[in-house]
Amino acid sequence: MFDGLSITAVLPKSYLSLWRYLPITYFFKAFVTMVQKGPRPLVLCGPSGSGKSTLLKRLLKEFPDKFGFSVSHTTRGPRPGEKDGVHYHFTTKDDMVAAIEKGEFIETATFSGNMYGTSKRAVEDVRCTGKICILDIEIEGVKQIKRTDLDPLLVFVMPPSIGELERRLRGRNTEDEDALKKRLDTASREILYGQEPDNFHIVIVNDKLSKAYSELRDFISQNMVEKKSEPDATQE
Ligand SMILES: Nc1ncnc2c1ncn2[C@@H]1O[C@H](COP(=O)(O)OP(=O)(O)OP(=O)(O)O)[C@@H](O)[C@H]1O
Repeated sequence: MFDGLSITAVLPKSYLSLWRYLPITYFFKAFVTMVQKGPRPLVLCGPSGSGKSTLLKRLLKEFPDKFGFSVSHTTRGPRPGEKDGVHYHFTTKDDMVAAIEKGEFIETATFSGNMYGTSKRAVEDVRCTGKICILDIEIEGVKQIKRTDLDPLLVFVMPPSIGELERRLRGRNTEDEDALKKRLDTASREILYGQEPDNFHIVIVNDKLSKAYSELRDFISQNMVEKKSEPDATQE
């Protein structure tokens, strides 16, 4: 945004010796980075049907001013009721590949034959509002986001069992038999990754929804809420 060129371009010629303005451009860059950075993002990951969206909806409903949802891109078609730019940015494979090549994405993953991804812009949009950006992403995306400097809090949502996961996915009635089988196959591998030590900051088993939600809320309040400075006892 504020680079050396754009700033020197608006300065009088006599001031154009670059060395004088290096500290100014450095200060502006540091300031802009600080303003842009915002709070630490929150990543929700887990097998399809484990309850990420359900937990997320509750969180956004209870704290509408505190959290924002990063809107992902996908090449899959919209489900009934899904709106472009709200639930997902629906796009084509060609457009998405081109944007990835331009470095516009933080993470991408292919799942059940469709591409998904989080653009840098989507996270910045939420960060700019000062809200905690929530990311709902797949395991491959988690591996990629760990390599950025975003320093996210990583939450893995686990179903109580594969049998219960299947029951919930069938109950949701959004997948055909083929897609459902693919999701269940993938789920076993995801659960193994989710349970490995150090892959996530917390693993929440979504058995009873209210219990899982409380765990999530407690975890966030312990890790996200800024600590108030303690009074200095030595000055009394
Ligand atoms: N604790 C729970 N007990 C019973 N049903 C639940 C529970 N949590 C979620 N569900 C139900 O399970 C289904 C799957 O949940 P949800 O859509 O939130 O999963 P998801 O992880 O977001 O899936 P996807 O990744 O495919 O979007 C939904 O119909 C939801 O209402």
